[in-house]
Amino acid sequence: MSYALLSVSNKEGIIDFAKSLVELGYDIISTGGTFKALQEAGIKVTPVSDVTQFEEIMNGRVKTLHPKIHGGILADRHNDEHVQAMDKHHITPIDIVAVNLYPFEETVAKEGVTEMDAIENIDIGGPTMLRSAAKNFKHVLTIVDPSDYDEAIERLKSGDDMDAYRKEKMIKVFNHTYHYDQAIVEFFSGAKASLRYGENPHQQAHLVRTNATPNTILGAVQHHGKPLSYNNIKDADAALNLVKQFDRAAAVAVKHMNPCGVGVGDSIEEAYDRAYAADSMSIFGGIVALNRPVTKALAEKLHEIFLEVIIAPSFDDEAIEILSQKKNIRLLEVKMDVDEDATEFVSVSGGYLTQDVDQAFARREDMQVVTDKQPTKAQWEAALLGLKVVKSVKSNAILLSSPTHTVGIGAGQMNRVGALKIAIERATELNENIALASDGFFPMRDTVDLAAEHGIQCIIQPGGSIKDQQSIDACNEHGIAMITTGMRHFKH
Ligand SMILES: NC(=O)c1ncn([C@@H]2O[C@H](COP(=O)(O)O)[C@@H](O)[C@H]2O)c1NC=O
Repeated sequence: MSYALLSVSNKEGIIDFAKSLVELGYDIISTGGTFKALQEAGIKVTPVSDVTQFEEIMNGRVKTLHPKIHGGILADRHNDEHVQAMDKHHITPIDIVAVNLYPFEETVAKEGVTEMDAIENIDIGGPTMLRSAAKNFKHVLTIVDPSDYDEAIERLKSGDDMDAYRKEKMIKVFNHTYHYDQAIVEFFSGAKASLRYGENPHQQAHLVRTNATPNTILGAVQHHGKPLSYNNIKDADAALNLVKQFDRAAAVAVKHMNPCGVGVGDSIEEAYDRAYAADSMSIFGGIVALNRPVTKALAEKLHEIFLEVIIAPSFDDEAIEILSQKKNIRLLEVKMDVDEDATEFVSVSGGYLTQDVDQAFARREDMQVVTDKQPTKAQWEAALLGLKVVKSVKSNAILLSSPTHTVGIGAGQMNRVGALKIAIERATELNENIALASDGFFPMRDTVDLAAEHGIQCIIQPGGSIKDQQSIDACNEHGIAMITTGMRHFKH
């Protein structure tokens, strides 16, 4: 006789599945609720308690956790010792296990869920059976997903390559129990939280903390304001990663993941003034990150405009008092040390991509002046500032900067000349001290020609195009100094 054990929380499709199994000659064993559903549908079914000779106890906390069940699932049918143990203890082999688990994730996603609700929805017997059966995939077929019932019946009927099929389902099971356990960890450790919504109000969203150290947005101390929104978290992260790159006092304003104004200075107030002046329109409703403590004087300036989030290594008490006059503004205290080994993840349909965070910066000795004209000291400073910022701008990116602040930013264009056109249009000043920084090389000389038309006299770019010489020739014709870095900084 062949046995199939069915114990499912989600009863969808279980009756048809059981009927088909019976037609294929299986005897069905089931737990309380599943047993009842099958019996009511007129299916011949044996209660687990008949097999274990032990009633279900403690509101179902213990029902299948019994050697008669686990011996039947785990026995290696080719192992004499296992076969003898089955004989000795009157254990019947179980060849199919169809189990799905208490809905832990759905339960904890409900508003007002109590800890007790969550605890009661941690399935113990189910994952234990799934893991036993999956371990013994050489003999046992395990089905954890009701959408696999029809396919399973077809495969059992045809008998086609059952070894491969059982293995495929075993992998699915361990993946499932892994995620099930992860959801439990996330809930009880507070690592997972619901957000009000995602990028737009009709999108549901959660955040999951995996390594929320005090130098991250998710590990920040929030001194004031509403909870961070999905978009706030992403923008704040972009702003923090950029401001951390500076040793000098620096202020970074970010809108929609792109910097809109960046300034450095001898004091944080001076740096902020420059970042603000770089684009006093776009900063409105933005995120500001600072790499020095927020003083009273700085707080007074920040208080003048509407900002969503302010990030800084600390806030003076008086600064908090001033900024807290606005109910919603979020004040985040974050440590400024850089995590050298940081990794980033991007989800794509079918999986996700990971990569090292782009924290590299070309060494000065690897940079080359490739033109007749040498940059002036001020142009060098402007170029190096631009280079630092341009890698935080969505590609294709062109950035115009002075030695102390950004001047015009062209972000996320499908061609490089288009990015320069925007940077020029937005430029607050254009003079001999402004440098143009590009995140990628110039495929043609057109960007250089356009820069020359607007009086730009210094360019920094990775180099490496087969047509580099054309751009260099263009620079020489226009009297522009060009530095190549050998390092590209795309940001998609
Ligand atoms: N405790 C046990 O021995 C046990 N055995 C199976 N379960 C779960 O009980 C559920 C099915 O219960 P029922 O058939 O009574 O509706 C399944 O989700 C199954 O994973 C158990 N419950 C939880 O741990």
